[in-house]
Amino acid sequence: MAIPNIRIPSRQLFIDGEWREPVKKNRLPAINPATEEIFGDIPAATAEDVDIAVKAARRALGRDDWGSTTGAQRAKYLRAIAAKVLERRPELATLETIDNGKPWFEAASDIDDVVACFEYYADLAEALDSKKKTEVKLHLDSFKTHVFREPLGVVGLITPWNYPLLMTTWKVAPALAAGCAAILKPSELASITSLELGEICREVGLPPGALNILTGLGHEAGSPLVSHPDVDKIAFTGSGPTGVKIMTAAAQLVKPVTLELGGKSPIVVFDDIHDLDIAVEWTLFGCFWTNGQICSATSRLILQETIAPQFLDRLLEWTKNIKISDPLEEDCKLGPLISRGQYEKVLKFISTAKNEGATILYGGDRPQHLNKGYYIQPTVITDVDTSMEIWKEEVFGPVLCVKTFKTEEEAIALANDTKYGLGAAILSKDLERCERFTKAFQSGIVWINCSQPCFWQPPWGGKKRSGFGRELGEWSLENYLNIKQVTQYVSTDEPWAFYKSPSKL
Ligand SMILES: NC(=O)C1=CN([C@@H]2O[C@H](COP(=O)(O)OP(=O)(O)OC[C@H]3O[C@@H](n4cnc5c(N)ncnc54)[C@H](O)[C@@H]3O)[C@@H](O)[C@H]2O)C=CC1
Ligand SMILES: C[N+](C)(C)CCCC(=O)O
Ligand code: NA
Repeated sequence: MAIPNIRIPSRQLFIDGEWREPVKKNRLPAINPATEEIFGDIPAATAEDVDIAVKAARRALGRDDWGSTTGAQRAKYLRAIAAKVLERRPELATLETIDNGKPWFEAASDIDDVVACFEYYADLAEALDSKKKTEVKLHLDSFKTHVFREPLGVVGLITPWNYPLLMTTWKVAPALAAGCAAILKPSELASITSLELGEICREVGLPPGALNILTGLGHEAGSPLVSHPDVDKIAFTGSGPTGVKIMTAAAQLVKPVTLELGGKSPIVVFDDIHDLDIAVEWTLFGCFWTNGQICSATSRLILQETIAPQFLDRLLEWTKNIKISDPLEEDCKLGPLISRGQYEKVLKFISTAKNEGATILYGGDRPQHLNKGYYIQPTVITDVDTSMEIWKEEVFGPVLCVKTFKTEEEAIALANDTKYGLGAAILSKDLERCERFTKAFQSGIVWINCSQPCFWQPPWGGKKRSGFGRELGEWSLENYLNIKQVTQYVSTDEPWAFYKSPSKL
């Protein structure tokens, strides 16, 4: 497919169904990480705008055109959004690539997932109508109890830059399906496509205030959203330190949060893999996809000693073959990192690993043929010790560290030797062994004979310091629903007879 030339839209904040200039009128540059050039700008919201958006969201919940909708009515909006996103697929993919730096074909496949996700939550919104009120059987006849599943209220959705429109959709689609009114705060490093979602919502006639989009800085726009007393819940995906700040602030108001934070996921490779090349490719994809900027990246390769030399030889051959280029080039497989800050951070991780005694087996630098843009070669690090930073900390870049093992016990111990617990992968022909690992892995996601594929129907989320709560599937809908117990006394002719009745006159 030809990559289209497109116009860069200039937007305001999306509040109450309209484009609205930020109260303080500030804007932030949008930077293309492949060229380091400013290609546009985004509005920068502050606490004043958050307050206006929260009020608009609250009004939407109080109005019939949003607050009294059935799931089936909301499904129509979600399907209309999906159709518009699909219509604009090539353009949205291009905007995503220019803003984020991921290869165009990855961006286009993200957009396909966005479409599927909106359609999937349209189905779940419809299904919700029959589950809205369910009876709970009691042991007494004098009472009847029902459980209502109703929208939780006004929700704040704070998202990262690695899958800009997709991470937005993971939160917006279920929130709207559930009937909440939402305020989205995308990452300041890649907000362009999330703002286009505002235009799409306007075009499909989503009732004003049902979705509000506030771009801006974390501390200026995200933080006031978290601590706003009229926001009922925060769903967050991003870094651990920001997750801690959000949970701390939300705790002051006893506000529920779901947190999808970082990871340092393992991929355990045994010598009985089905095929060397297939295993090598999954290992690379597990760590280098999306330029290595995935929270679930399997960035610790735990390799059985018996095949280590031949596996690593082949892995290097495959790695050398990865095309690093401008992400708009058609067969690009690795683009730049998101920002100068991230580029410097990843290079620092590599130099610290070197200083701590690890070996940079491949990569570790800017590719010679690209002198502009935040590019870093796919990097493979060996001679890694479990005390090293590179083994322990999330890099969020194309950096794979390798450790070998002899026994299964050793492999399990190494796999779980992390404060994180998002994903874990095992490659082996022996399915009983895969089952033992599935049980032993301290993670929310397990991949057997693959790494990273993600579908919208199963749950997604982690344990340990990777956070808690689950997104995607029907689990995500639960995040945005209030479970209300309603108990009715039906023996209305009979006194309750707890107190002594005063004598009748
Ligand atoms: N696990 C993941 O999915 C991600 C992990 N990261 C990691 O985090 C590091 C830092 O990247 P950032 O973009 O700064 O991530 P971040 O976690 O700070 O940003 C994520 C979102 O939170 C917002 N935010 C920041 N501070 C906030 C606050 N105090 N209150 C409310 N919202 C706030 C940001 O504006 C953005 O929308 C990266 O180097 C990477 O290692 C980054 C993005 C995604
Ligand atoms: C599943 N995937 C790779 C599309 C996104 C994972 C979420 C994240 O990295 O923040
Ligand atoms: Na950008």
